[in-house]
Parts: sequence; structure tokens; C-alpha cells
Amino acid sequence: MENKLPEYAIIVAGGSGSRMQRDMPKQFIELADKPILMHTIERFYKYNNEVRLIVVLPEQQLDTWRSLCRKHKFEPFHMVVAGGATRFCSVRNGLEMVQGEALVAVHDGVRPFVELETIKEAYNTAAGHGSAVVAVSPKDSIRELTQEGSKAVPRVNYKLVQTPQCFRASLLRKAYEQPEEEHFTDDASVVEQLGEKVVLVEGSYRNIKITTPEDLLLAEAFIKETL
Ligand SMILES: Nc1ccn([C@@H]2O[C@H](COP(=O)(O)OP(=O)(O)OP(=O)(O)O)[C@@H](O)[C@H]2O)c(=O)n1
Ligand SMILES: C[C@](O)(CO)[C@H](O)COP(=O)(O)O
Repeated sequence: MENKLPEYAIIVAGGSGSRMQRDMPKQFIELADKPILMHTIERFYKYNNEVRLIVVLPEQQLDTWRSLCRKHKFEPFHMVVAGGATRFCSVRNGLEMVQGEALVAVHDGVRPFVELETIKEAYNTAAGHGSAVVAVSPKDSIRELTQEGSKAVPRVNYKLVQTPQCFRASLLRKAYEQPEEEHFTDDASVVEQLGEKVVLVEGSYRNIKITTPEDLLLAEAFIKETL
């Protein structure tokens, strides 16, 4: 379905990157001479330069980001918002910048390899169904931890969830008015808590979340292909 609503992207980059074990948040690590976060923002800008970009950053890093933008002559226009203690708080802060009814894609600032087709499909599916959550099938076998140890489960019943996760703004606002719960690891889980169904769309194995040091090696390989 063709989408007539304004499109927003909340790019969450308010975390500290503790699992990366670097002295700076991982979203600022350079890949091909540019911070990871700039590559991520550029994916959305390249998809459509009219998408309203909201970038959520750690409060203490706002000045660092401004100087990085100057240093790299970074052009895509974006609003900047201070994040919170958790991803949930950061998304909620970003949502405050969304005006009226719209489609809102929430995307991790550390997923710079999201494909333009995936972004397009997420917005179009959310336009028709109210939600679109990007996911891929697991490639490994899966075991569930039990009191006795573990047991095999059929992997065809599972998906690995990525971002973007795209929703109508009215639905996402209502979801983020709920108190935060421990099992809210992504936006779909927050929306689902309202009793709403979420629609899955196929993602890509390249759309990795740069989380631990070995992910950077993969990212270096992927970025070389895109240059
Ligand atoms: N308070 C937070 C925590 C996370 N994020 C963002 O959510 C995305 C996914 O989170 P994750 O990969 O866990 O990032 P970090 O929280 O930074 O990493 P870690 O858990 O290793 O500290 C990242 O782009 C991260 O910057 C955020 O905006 N605000
Ligand atoms: C939102 C997410 O990337 C979907 O896979 C993931 O849940 C974020 O988890 P994290 O522990 O905050 O990295």
C-alpha cells in the first residue's frame, strides 16, 4: 500500500556500548572514516531525504556529536534529543518530537547496514497494518533453558528480531505511555503489551546490531563492499 502519512525515523543511539568494551560509545566508533551512527542516519536519508530524522543520544554526548557533525561536514538534517537510562526511555524521549499522526520507524543507531528495501517495506507494511517488525529466521538450532537443563525446540517456530520496527504514531505513543517492564527488549514487545498483534516483515542477515568486538570485524568487511 502507498503511504500518505509523514514518515519519521527515531534512531536510538543513547546507549553506552558497555559490551563493546571501548572508551567511547560504540555508535561513535569510525567505520570507513565516519562514525557508525552517521552511516545509519545516511541509510534513512538515502531511502527518502524527506524522512524526519530524530536522533537520540546520551545526554553527556550532545556536544561531542555536534563537533563530530562539523568535523565530518555531515549534512542530513536531523533533530537531536537526549536519551534516557534505558532504550525504552530513549525511544519515549524521541517520540515526543513526533507531531500528529505519522508512521514512525524506530531503528538502532548501531545497525548501519539496513537495506533501503527493508526500510521501504517496513513503512509500507505499517501504513497498511499499523505495525511492521523486521525479523530473520535463525540459522542455528535453538534450545530452551529448563529447570533440568535444556531442551531442543523447533526453530521454524522462531524469528530473530531486528530493527526498524515501524508503527503508526498513535499506537506507538499509547504503547510508550505504559510503565516500563523488564521484558521490553524492543518496540514490538511494548506494543504487544497493549494486546495488539505485530506484523513481521523479512529482514536481512546483513542488518547486524554492532554489539560486541567481533561484530566490528564483520562491519569492516560489509562496509568495504558498500564503498
Ligand atoms: N539507554 C539507551 C540504551 C540503548 N540505546 C540504543 O539502543 C540501541 C540498541 O542497544 P544496545 O545495542 O544494547 O546498545 P548499548 O545499550 O549502547 O550497548 P550495551 O548494552 O552493550 O551497553 C543502540 O543503538 C543504543 O545506543 C539507547 O538509545 N538508549
Ligand atoms: C531492539 C533490538 O535490536 C531487536 O533485536 C534488541 O532487542 C536490542 O537489544 P539490546 O540488548 O538493547 O541491544
